[in-house]
Amino acid sequence: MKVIVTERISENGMEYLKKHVDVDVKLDIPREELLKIIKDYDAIIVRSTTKVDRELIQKGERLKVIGRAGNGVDNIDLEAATEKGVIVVNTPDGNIVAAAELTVGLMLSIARNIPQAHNGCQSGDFRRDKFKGIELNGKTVGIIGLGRIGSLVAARLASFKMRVIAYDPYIPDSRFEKYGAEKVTLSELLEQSDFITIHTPKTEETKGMIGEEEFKKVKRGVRLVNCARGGLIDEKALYNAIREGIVAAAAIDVFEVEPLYNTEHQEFHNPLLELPKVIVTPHLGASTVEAQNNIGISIAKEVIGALKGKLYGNIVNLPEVKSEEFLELKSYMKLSEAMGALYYQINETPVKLVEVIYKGDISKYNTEIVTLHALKGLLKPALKEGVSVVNARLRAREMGIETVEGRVEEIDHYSSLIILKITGTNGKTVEFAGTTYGNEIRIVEYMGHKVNFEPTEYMMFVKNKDVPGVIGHIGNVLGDFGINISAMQVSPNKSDGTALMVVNTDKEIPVEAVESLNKLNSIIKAKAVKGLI
Ligand SMILES: NC(=O)C1=CN([C@@H]2O[C@H](COP(=O)(O)OP(=O)(O)OC[C@H]3O[C@@H](n4cnc5c(N)ncnc54)[C@H](O)[C@@H]3O)[C@@H](O)[C@H]2O)C=CC1
Ligand SMILES: O=C(O)CCC(=O)C(=O)O
Repeated sequence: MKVIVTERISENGMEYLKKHVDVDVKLDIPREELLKIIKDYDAIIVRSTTKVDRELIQKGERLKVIGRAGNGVDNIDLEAATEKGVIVVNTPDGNIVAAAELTVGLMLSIARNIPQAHNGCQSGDFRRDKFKGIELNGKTVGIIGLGRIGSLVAARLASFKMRVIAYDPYIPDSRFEKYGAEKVTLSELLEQSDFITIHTPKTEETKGMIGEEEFKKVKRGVRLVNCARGGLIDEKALYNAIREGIVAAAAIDVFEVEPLYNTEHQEFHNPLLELPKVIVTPHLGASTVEAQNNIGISIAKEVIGALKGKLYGNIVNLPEVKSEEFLELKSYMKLSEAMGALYYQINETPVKLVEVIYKGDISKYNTEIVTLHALKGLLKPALKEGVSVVNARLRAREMGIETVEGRVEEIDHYSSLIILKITGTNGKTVEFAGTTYGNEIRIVEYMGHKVNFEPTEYMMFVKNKDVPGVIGHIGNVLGDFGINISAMQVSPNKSDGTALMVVNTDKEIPVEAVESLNKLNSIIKAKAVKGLI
């Protein structure tokens, strides 16, 4: 496995990577060059500068994992990654304290003109009259986005005896209460705040969310901090608001256009730099020894884990599954994938509906990941390597397949059961059900037959007349092809005189063997199946 690292991560992270995979570090790699070589890598690790866009992802023929050493994933095209089945991992918690502390530092800096005063002293001017500031004590701070960082900022600013108000339409009231923040609308926040700090991700909705219109609503003399993402505060509108005296000061760590981190000689230009009331830092929010150590090792572990098929942790484009939950669900994932993989090997009708019903104990879990495995199994015969759990739902939707999950707590006989109902475009529904015993998986219902078999790599399903001698015929034919039967089960259907025979073998069953069996009078239909697990 080969991993390319395009932005600096900590030594401990690098050491971990090198222990597990081949690593190439290309810190100053020009984009054109990266586009050429990305095909050779299984994973790429970036910070916030490398643009992992659709073009790069598509050229990554072997690409399985994109690691974002940090928090925001706005430099990664998640849609393109998901479509291609590439897992995106990040380290959302590693730098939140660092970003929250920088926010508070910047807020104090613009309250007390610290950078400007420092510059004055350094140029020999010790006068303090022009640097008279204001106190945080008793002022109102408006926090936009009360997530991981916003809430840390709220807690810290409360200790400065500030009144904390917050706008975040996506969180429950309990979160406002927990962090001692008054819940307000965006307009109320703009109208009441002496300081505003923004901590949202950059999305279509949040881009420019403080712009010309919002500056019409703010208190004259408001001070702003943006330590989240460039462009959340529209830079042109901010420039004008400062020139017009609406905004007294601003501290900006992140910009609409940022130069590459790694290049030695970089030029940073931005009209905001002309304004003495604006102080800036070079996207420094995550740059502490502690944060970088946390992030370096975490991203290395996340990427290696994802490359090895670990589907929990900080995966951005998969449902959140906790590690304990993952272990509980692991055999169910295997089971649902095996049941899904059966369909197209024994049916030709295209699918229009997949229903996954969880009964018993399993119905209490977040089973989305199990459903994704059922879809992956179903689509694999059609899409081969083009489907993974990451893009299975999307691929199914594109193929016109609707997916429905159901849950029922009551259950007989088993502690948990997964029922997979697949309805074809002809309206006919095929049903499988399965359960687990510890790590072992068992299919207990196969298209109306009560069975109890372990899905294995090579199998055959035979519908036959329930007459003597059939087992012997099957054994003889497979024996002629040098194939050993490792397990066999018969499920008779008394009402129509047929039986289902489930055969597990040690090798792939060749087409010719299946054809020979299908010529026998006693056999209605034999189908070989492979790759269920
Ligand atoms: N300057 C730097 O070096 C760093 C910057 N960041 C950035 O900080 C930002 C916040 O990070 P986290 O707190 O970890 O994110 P988070 O995901 O924990 O919290 C974001 C919050 O914003 C809220 N939100 C989303 N859309 C909103 C809207 N339209 N209006 C109001 N609230 C909205 C969400 O509900 C959520 O509570 C991100 O943009 C991240 O990329 C993070 C680390 C370092
Ligand atoms: O890698 C960095 O230093 C940027 C950190 C950042 O912006 C983030 O984690 O969202």
